[in-house]
Amino acid sequence: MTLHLDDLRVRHLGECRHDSPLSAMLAAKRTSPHYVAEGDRVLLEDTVSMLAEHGLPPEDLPSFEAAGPRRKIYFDPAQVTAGIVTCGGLCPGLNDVIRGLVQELTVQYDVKRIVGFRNGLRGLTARHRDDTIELTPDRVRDIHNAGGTILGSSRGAQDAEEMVDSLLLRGINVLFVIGGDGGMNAATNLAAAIRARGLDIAVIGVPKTIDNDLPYTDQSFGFQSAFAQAANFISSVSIEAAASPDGIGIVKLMGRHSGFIACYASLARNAADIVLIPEVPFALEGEDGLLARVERHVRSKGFVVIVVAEGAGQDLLAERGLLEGGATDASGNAKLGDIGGLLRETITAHLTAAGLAPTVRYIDPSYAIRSVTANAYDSVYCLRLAHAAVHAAMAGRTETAVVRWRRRFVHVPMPLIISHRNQVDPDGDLWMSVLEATGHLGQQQPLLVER
Ligand SMILES: Nc1ncnc2c1ncn2[C@@H]1O[C@H](COP(=O)(O)OP(=O)(O)O)[C@@H](O)[C@H]1O
Ligand SMILES: O=P(O)(O)OC[C@H]1O[C@](O)(COP(=O)(O)O)[C@@H](O)[C@@H]1O
Ligand SMILES: [Mg+2]
Repeated sequence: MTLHLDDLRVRHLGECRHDSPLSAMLAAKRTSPHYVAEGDRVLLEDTVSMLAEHGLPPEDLPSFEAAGPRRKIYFDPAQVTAGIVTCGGLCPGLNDVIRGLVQELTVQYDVKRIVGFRNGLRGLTARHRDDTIELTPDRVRDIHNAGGTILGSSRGAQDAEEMVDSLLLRGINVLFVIGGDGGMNAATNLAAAIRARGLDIAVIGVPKTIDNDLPYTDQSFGFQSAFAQAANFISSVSIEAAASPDGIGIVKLMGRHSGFIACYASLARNAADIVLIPEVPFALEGEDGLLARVERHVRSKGFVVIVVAEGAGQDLLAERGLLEGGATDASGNAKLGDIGGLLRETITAHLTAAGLAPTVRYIDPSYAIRSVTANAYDSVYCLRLAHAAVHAAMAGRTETAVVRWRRRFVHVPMPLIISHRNQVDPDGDLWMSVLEATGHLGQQQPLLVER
């Protein structure tokens, strides 16, 4: 999809007429290698060839509005009641973002009232809208020391008009939605319903995904903490497999449609022999198939370590009638078949038939990787995203997500965040690194199946 400058402009509620409490600090600031001034923009693309292809002057190249404080803001902070909601699957750092929002709103902007909606967007329905948490600096002081979200989260559909009614009834004029593709979809619909009613309510998204599969954002917050935890399970399984005759270590990791966790966790330990992700189909049978490859590893090295993303090989499950076609969860997300179970069974059967005596060590850490606290790096990232989100809201941006893009914090129109899914590119350098690390580079890629 080719994007133009106009596709990247974010919506404003109106002219910024109020002096920001940060205006004095901003007065002398200009763009530098470490700061992007409020009037400046950040390029979408970053290679000479991609930029040259546009044949446009720099100011017309596709670019994002820089995030950060503005000298003039839209809302009078004294009149603001903010709302915060966390939706979808858990992710390390949710509490850090909540804490950062509350601290920035109260300390820098002196906002007096912040309402936390409970259990995701369900908290914005008529039934639950009054059961909220008053968020104060005291209430959030220590919440980053725990994983999960103090607000709770949920999946499942809600009516946009009903949610707008809730915002009106609770006097919310700035809503922060921390969520994934589903949450950003819902927030986009909510913002559209607000616009259709001509209301003065800002909706700002902080994109969240453990799978790192939202586009127009560098690695998503919490991802680093999650894959670090996943890497520990790879180490455990490697130790077990290496200590067993004909040892087979298998770790199944989250990643419904994108194999980023599997790739990064594998690279972090560099102990995997085979990495299987949804983006790269593979065959079980045949000389170049997975089973033959596993057998070769076991015969030559004595054991094998396989990291598999949960969304990999779903076609193989479907072929065997092990997939409930079209099944979805309450939010409409695809329900997957158990690729880990299929690998365990077929590898055991194949090696046994080949005269080996496999010992299989299978770990499915599942929720254990996303319920951890954010590491120090992610905590900093979450705090800075929260600061950017508050500045965006106070400056009257709406239907806007705050993200880090090429190491700068920028504003992205929310619909772009849900325009497609970020996936591991089989022709890209991340997958190349995985092939290098697993010793597959330079060989014909044996796990790739022509389709
Ligand atoms: N296409 C959609 N349109 C509107 N709302 C959606 C859509 N997909 C999901 N939602 C809502 O957003 C919330 C979070 O979505 P979900 O997919 O569970 O998690 P995530 O935000 O992590 O992707 C749920 O309450 C869900 O009903
Ligand atoms: O069991 P749940 O809560 O539906 O969550 C499981 C799924 O959510 C995911 O973590 C994706 O969610 P996010 O990208 O929104 O964080 C998948 O990897 C995983 O299969
Ligand atoms: Mg999602």
